[in-house]
Parts: sequence; structure tokens; C-alpha cells
Amino acid sequence: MPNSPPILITGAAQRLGLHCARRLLDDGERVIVTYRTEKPALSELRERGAQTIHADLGSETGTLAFVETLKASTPTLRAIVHNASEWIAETSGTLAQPFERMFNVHMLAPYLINTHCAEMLRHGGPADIIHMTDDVVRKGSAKHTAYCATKAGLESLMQSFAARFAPQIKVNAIAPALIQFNEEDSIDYRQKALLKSALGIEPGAEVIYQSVRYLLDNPYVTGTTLSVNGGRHLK
Ligand SMILES: NC(=O)C1=CN([C@@H]2O[C@H](COP(=O)(O)OP(=O)(O)OC[C@H]3O[C@@H](n4cnc5c(N)ncnc54)[C@H](OP(=O)(O)O)[C@@H]3O)[C@@H](O)[C@H]2O)C=CC1
Ligand SMILES: Nc1nc2c(c(=O)[nH]1)N=C([C@H](O)[C@@H](O)CO)CN2
Repeated sequence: MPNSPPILITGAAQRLGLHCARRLLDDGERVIVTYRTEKPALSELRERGAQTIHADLGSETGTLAFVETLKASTPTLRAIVHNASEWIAETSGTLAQPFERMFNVHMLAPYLINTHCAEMLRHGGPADIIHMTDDVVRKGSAKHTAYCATKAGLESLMQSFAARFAPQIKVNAIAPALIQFNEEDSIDYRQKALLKSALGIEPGAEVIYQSVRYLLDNPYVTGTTLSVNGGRHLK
């Protein structure tokens, strides 16, 4: 869609966000991605016409600086996908600092970006905001307590913004569980994680792109959470 406003995906230099950026470019969408750390795949996205903006969404200052850069880059947006995230487990060390970091990237940044950029989505055409939460919000997490709490906050923000921005802007969440392991995950960890869902597979990032595409294309879905969890709730 060469004349359609761009889709913004935060934290899309790797993994799920990168895959969604690639697939949306395949669809002919205009794409803007943010990155905190330069990664090899960013060159490919730039060659394909994506705009890349450096953004540290770990503080109010960093997020507001990004908002200014974004507003200078485009007058309108087709969608915002809040994908940037840190997955920090509880350790015996400091508790507050990781909690603050995840609060900032999972809650404060989406809150500020949605508030400051809503007008960019009000252009008369289809407009979406998508919050990437986590299936673990359903029941809490003993090992990723602060992570889960901040993702629960992101889920709540989705509901509030859906009510506030209707009918011009649809706002939804995607709640994944075990989409793509990290390289350092051990065989034992992987085997145990796969047993936690009814379907028992590591699906890969395409299922997240399919979920994003569904929400972008469906004009009658807002204020909802799309669970992409392989049936974890059945176990
Ligand atoms: N992968 C999975 O199986 C699951 C993923 N999810 C959710 O899906 C989304 C995508 O997951 P995944 O691709 O694994 O995510 P990653 O862990 O790969 O993180 C995505 C990006 O977020 C960026 N980021 C982290 N903190 C900040 C910050 N303060 N400012 C700017 N960017 C930041 C990272 O940048 P940098 O490279 O600089 O660190 C990274 O490139 C996330 O929201 C995640 O919580 C939920 C459940 C399962
Ligand atoms: N920012 C991230 N969040 C999450 C990740 C990740 O790699 N980065 N991974 C998971 C796991 O897949 C977990 O759901 C099961 O192992 C959760 N969130």
C-alpha cells in the first residue's frame, strides 16, 4: 500500500518484531521500526525501504525524544505495534531496577507514545494500536513476577485506550506464549516449556505476524486480547 501511512513497530531489530516487519513489507506496507541496538538485519530492512529510528524506550526522556523524531518523520500512522520488551527473571540481586526498566518499556513508553501520537492515527482511514503482552498475565509468574506485572499493566492500558480512542482507532493486545526460544535456552528448558501447552510446539514468529495481520484487517475487533498460546490454558 504505497500511499497508506506507515506501520510503526517498536523493538523490531530482531526476532518477532523483525519477522513482522519483513512480512508487512512483503504485504506492501510502509514500515517504521525502532531499535535500541544496531543489528545486522536493520540494513536489510533499510534496503527494503523501511525507516529505522533509534529509540531507547527505557525512560520518559528517551521515549519523548523518540516521539519528536517520529513526528518529524511522518504526519500519519496506519498502526503502532508496541513490541519492545525486556524479559528479566527475578534474581537475588537488585529487585527495583529491573522492575523499573520493565515498567518503563512495557507501560510508560506505550502510554506516552499512544497519548502523544493518537492524532497521527486519526486520518480517516483504518487505524490500529497493538500491545504485545504475554499469556502469563492469565495466572501470574513465580519466576518472572515483575515482568508479568508490567505486562498485565500493558494489558490494562490496551483496554483503557480502546475505550478512549474508539471509534477512530482500534486497540487490541496479542498475548503470546512460547513463540520462539532464545539461543541460550537449554534442551532441558525447551523440553519442559514445550510440555506446557496442548499443542506442544515452538511455532515461530509467523503466528505473530498472522495475528497482527488479522487485527489490522478486521474492522470490528477492539479492546480484546488475542491469545496465541498453543492451548497452555488447557494444561
Ligand atoms: N519470544 C517469545 O516466545 C514471546 C514473546 N513475547 C512478547 O513478544 C514481543 C516480542 O518478543 P521477542 O521478539 O522475543 O522480544 P526480544 O526479547 O527479542 O526483544 C525485542 C526488542 O526489544 C528491544 N528493547 C528492549 N528494551 C528496550 C528499551 N528499553 N528501549 C528500546 N528497545 C528495547 C530489544 O532491543 P535490544 O536488541 O537493544 O536489546 C529487542 O531488540 C515482546 O513484547 C515479548 O514480551 C511474549 C511471549 C513469548
Ligand atoms: N521480551 C521477551 N519476552 C519474552 C520472551 C523473550 O524472549 N523476550 N520469551 C518468553 C518465553 O517464550 C516464555 O514465554 C516461555 O519460555 C516470554 N516473554
